[in-house]
Amino acid sequence: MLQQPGKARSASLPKCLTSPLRASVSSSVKQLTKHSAMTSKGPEEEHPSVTLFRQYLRIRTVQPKPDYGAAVAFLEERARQLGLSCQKVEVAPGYVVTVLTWPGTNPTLSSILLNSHTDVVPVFKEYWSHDPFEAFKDSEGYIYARGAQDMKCISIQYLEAVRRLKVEGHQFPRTIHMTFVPDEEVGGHQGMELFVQRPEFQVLRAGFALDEGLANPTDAFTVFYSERSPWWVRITSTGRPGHGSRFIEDTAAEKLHKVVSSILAFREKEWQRLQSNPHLKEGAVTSVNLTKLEGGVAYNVVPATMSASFDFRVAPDVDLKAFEEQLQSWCQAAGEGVTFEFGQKWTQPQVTPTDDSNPWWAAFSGVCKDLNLTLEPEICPAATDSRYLRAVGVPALGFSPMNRTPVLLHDHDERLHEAVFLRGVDIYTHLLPALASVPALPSES
Ligand SMILES: CSCC[C@H](NC=O)C(=O)O
Ligand SMILES: [Zn+2]
Ligand SMILES: [Zn+2]
Repeated sequence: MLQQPGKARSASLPKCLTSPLRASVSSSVKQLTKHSAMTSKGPEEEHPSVTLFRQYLRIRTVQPKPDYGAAVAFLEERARQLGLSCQKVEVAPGYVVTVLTWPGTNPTLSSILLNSHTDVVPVFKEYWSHDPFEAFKDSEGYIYARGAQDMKCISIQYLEAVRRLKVEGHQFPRTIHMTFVPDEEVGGHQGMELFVQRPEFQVLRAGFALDEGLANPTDAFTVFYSERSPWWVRITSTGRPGHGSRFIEDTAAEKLHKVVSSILAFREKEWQRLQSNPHLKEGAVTSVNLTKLEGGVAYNVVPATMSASFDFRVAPDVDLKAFEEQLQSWCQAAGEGVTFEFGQKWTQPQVTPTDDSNPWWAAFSGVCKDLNLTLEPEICPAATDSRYLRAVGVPALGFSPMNRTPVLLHDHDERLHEAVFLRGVDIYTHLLPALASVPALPSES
């Protein structure tokens, strides 16, 4: 289970601050301490980046009816304030990708793409300690809001890191594009999936991308170099109907039960494989959950059709053709009239190399090393827009700079401490110069 609100607070923030960042963040932490001791906590005492973050959190871009218009307007205003160009690409009616661009000094080089999605998942309001769209900040500095971790924090961190670097007068060889995309939380089919196929995307000439990762409750930072493929599978079983009082043979339920058993046995096998090997992380094995059961009309009517839906997350090293054959044979073994269909089927898993043969990784991990940040490279258990970027040949890393933070995305009381948020701005302020200064690759010279 995820950490409870009270427990998370025990991760006292100042301790998490390390190395060169300590100096720059310590002022905000000192401010924090000061704030806690004071009765007045007016917005004038808050770090302006935190204020901006809270403003963005208040925009209700919540599925299934996100207010994308308000988010785009907010981003346009940021572009204006930062002196950046702002392009709006409507990839589907009402679905706008907003691109803010900071041009580099060498236009022959490929660009850095900083991606974030603008939508957030729904809430169960009654389980929250504070209104999830108020961006309430408690006396300790925790900001409660849907999107606090996933991933409005990162959108603002990108913007604020760029602002700082611009104010300091920096310029880098590579262009930095910030893309703000809709629809990720429901699969990105009206967002990044379409955007990567557009001419406006080709023109960006993305050489490398950063996208979302996950918080890490320890001192370390998680970084994703690949992800599992979502396969949503609905198994439909058909059989003989009749009166509920009879011993009917070859029923839909009986055959569906067999397939469900086969799949849950496979689940158990993967779970054991994960449990028994400490070197394996969750993303390295295939997971599956039974998420829906449908069918039946009355207690005493044996139905002719029943179905079961599964959310498979297939590890990137799995032979997908063989896996589909396995699904087929589970259905066949259950008897006649058992079929399956896909609600989602990703078939192009890609891996971004995490060794120094990859200059992007070398730059990224080099900065983290300099900052004394411990990285835990993993395969993302869930699906993000990185899969669309990697599939069109853009190496991507999934990184949310939140350590000592419980994983609360999609959960009640999603929150982030303001000092962790501010430290994230610092981290990007170090990462961007390095990434945007990666020398010309062999393919670029
Ligand atoms: C597979 S499309 C849905 C994408 C979604 N992404 C974030 O939670 C996920 O369920 O992983
Ligand atoms: Zn997300
Ligand atoms: Zn999400």
